[in-house]
Order: sequence, then C-alpha cells, then structure tokens
Amino acid sequence: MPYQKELKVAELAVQRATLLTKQVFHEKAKGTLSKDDKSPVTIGDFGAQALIIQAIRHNFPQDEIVGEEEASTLRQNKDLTKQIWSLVEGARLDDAEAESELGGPLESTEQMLQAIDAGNSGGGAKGRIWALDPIDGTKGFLRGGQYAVCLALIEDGDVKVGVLGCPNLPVDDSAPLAADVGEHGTDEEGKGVLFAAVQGQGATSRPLSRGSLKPSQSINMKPVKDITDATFCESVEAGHSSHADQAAIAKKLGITRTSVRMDSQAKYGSIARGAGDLYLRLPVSKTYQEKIWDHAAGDLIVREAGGQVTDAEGKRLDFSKGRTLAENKGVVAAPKAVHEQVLTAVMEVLGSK
Ligand SMILES: Nc1ncnc2c1ncn2[C@@H]1O[C@H](COP(=O)(O)O)[C@@H](OP(=O)(O)O)[C@H]1O
Ligand SMILES: [Mg+2]
Ligand SMILES: [Mg+2]
Ligand SMILES: [Mg+2]
Repeated sequence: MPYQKELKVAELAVQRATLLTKQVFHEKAKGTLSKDDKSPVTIGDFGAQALIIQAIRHNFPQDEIVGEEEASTLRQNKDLTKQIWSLVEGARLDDAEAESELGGPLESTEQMLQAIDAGNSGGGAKGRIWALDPIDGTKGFLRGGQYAVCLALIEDGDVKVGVLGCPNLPVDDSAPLAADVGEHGTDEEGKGVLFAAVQGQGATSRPLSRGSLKPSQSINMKPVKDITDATFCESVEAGHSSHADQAAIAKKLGITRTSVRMDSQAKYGSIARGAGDLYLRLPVSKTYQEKIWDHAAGDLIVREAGGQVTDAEGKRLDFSKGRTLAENKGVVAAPKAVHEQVLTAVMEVLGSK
C-alpha cells in the first residue's frame, strides 16, 4: 500500500511532538510571544515544529515543508531559545525503535533554529510538500481548551496523508460530543487521540501513547438521518469565523442544538469520528486567506471518513496555491449525503447579507 512509511513517520512525529506540547500545556508560563499579525506563539509551538521538521528531514530529505512558525524572533531571545531546547531534548518516545525511525536527535540550539526555519517553503502545485501546524488552536492551548498538532503530506496539490494529534479529546470515538469539550481541556491519563488518513485508504483513530503507536481502528462519519438533529462545530474565536452567520445557517436547517465550540482541527477529527456532524467556518474578514496548515490534515481525514469538505461557494479546498488557500472562502464540512443541503443553506444566508 502506498504512503505507509510517510504515514508511520507522520504519526510517530506528531505523537512525539504532543509529548512536548502536553508538558507546556501544564505550565503556567508558556513563553508566549506576539507575532506580527498579533497572534500568539509559545515555546510549545516552536518546540513541536523543530521536532517534527527534524523527523521529516531525516526520512524524506528531498521534501519541502510549509510550517507555520519561523525562528527570527527567537534568535534575539536566548532565554526562550534555551527553554525550547530543554523541551526538545526531553521529548523522547518511550520506544527505541520508534525513536530511531524518527532519526537522530537535534544536536544544538543552532540546529534546532535551522529546523524551525526549514518550514519556509512557499508551497505550490508541484512536488511533495508537508504542511505543518505545530500547535493549531494556540489560543485554545493558552486558554486551557482544545488544540491539535497537525501534519499533512501534499503531493502535486493533493493531500495524500493527514495526521492530527489531539491530546485533550476523549479516546472513545463513540462518545457523543460533550457540550463543554472545548473548555477545561485536560490531558489526564486516558485522554488524547491520534487521527490519521491516507488518500483512498480510509481514516483511523488510536489512543495517543508515550511510546510506539497503539492499535488503530477505522472511523466514519455518523449518518445524519434528520438534519434538525445535527450537532455542528465551530471555532471558539469569533474573530476566526462568523458565529452569527453560522447560527443563521443552523437556524435555516432547523438545527436546534447549540453549537459545540472548540479550537483547532479537533473539529475535523470530531466530525470524522461521528462525535459531531458538521463543521462550519464562515469568513469574518473579506481579506483573510485561510492557511493550508490549518486544514490539510483535517480535510483528508473527514473526506476519508465519508465526508465532503468545500468552501462556502462549494469549491473543494485547493492546497496548490501556495501557503494559503488563496482561492477559497471559509469551510463547510459535512457527511456526503447532506453536504449539498448544508451548502444550500450557507449560500442562502451569505446571499441574503
Ligand atoms: N481572521 C481569521 N480568520 C480565520 N482564521 C484565522 C484568522 N486569524 C487566525 N486564524 C487561524 O485560525 C486558526 C485557529 O482556528 P480555530 O479558531 O478553529 O481554532 C489559527 O491557527 P493557530 O492557532 O495555529 O495560529 C489561525 O491560523
Ligand atoms: Mg498561529
Ligand atoms: Mg493553526
Ligand atoms: Mg499553529
């Protein structure tokens, strides 16, 4: 079967990075910086990006990487660099074979900074490009909510492999989505899930572990018999998607349940496993371009679990346009059988604005 090595490396690398992020999640001080666009980044984001890029470069040295973070501000901040280095040094899977598969450890802070900066590919329509979001939902991570470590392999513009590590989601795929799943995130023992998909091979989940990969099971979206019973997921942050438009769409569909708000691509994972049904992300800003690393893994996992993912105009998400989804506006993810019905409601609401 194709992409088995890519899948294994991606799952192990994401799992190892979650060991690092979990450690920071419990710290009061998360070494937060504010980026040029005013969004936050923490030592957890930087450390996870370094670890994952090291593993990709070791196994697939020819591939390009589009990573969210870059190290320029760190180079002037020796203190933070030291903190990240100690996290990176300490993040080891409890399994020698898995560690050796990921490849030799980073050997110096300079190597670590270079690894972070190796996520600088411009993306595009040709070749093998990894899209990496070392912590998606950084605001949720800081608030104590949901977050995800996200990695996808895009080949000639098409997502081939997608992996999401969600340390604060329940392991049980069949557990209904708790209304407060997006708040009070804990990663206590027994929590944490790793979602994965390969194009044409279906989607899986498995419990996160501290060592080798645990056994996986296949996941599927839940059939929606009656759309009025559907549970829809949306971002916590009102600045990232329009809560008002999403509420109007839900109303149009006759949905009565209140939305489940959570940060990160944990939303894609949650609907792919059938815990929720729909994910709506309607743009708030006319100029914002969604980033490929915020969607690539989730898009494939949902589609491989029986879903359809488009933007608000019904176009498939196009990962071939560079670092952003330049041609897409928003996200509408739903089981295949009801996607058109949901999209119709989306267009009616947006059209009447
Ligand atoms: N104006 C905006 N519209 C849509 N998404 C935005 C946005 N500003 C930031 N984002 C993205 O929203 C992501 C989080 O999504 P969500 O709200 O679903 O958790 C962020 O990822 P990071 O947390 O990795 O920076 C960031 O890339
Ligand atoms: Mg960010
Ligand atoms: Mg993100
Ligand atoms: Mg991020």
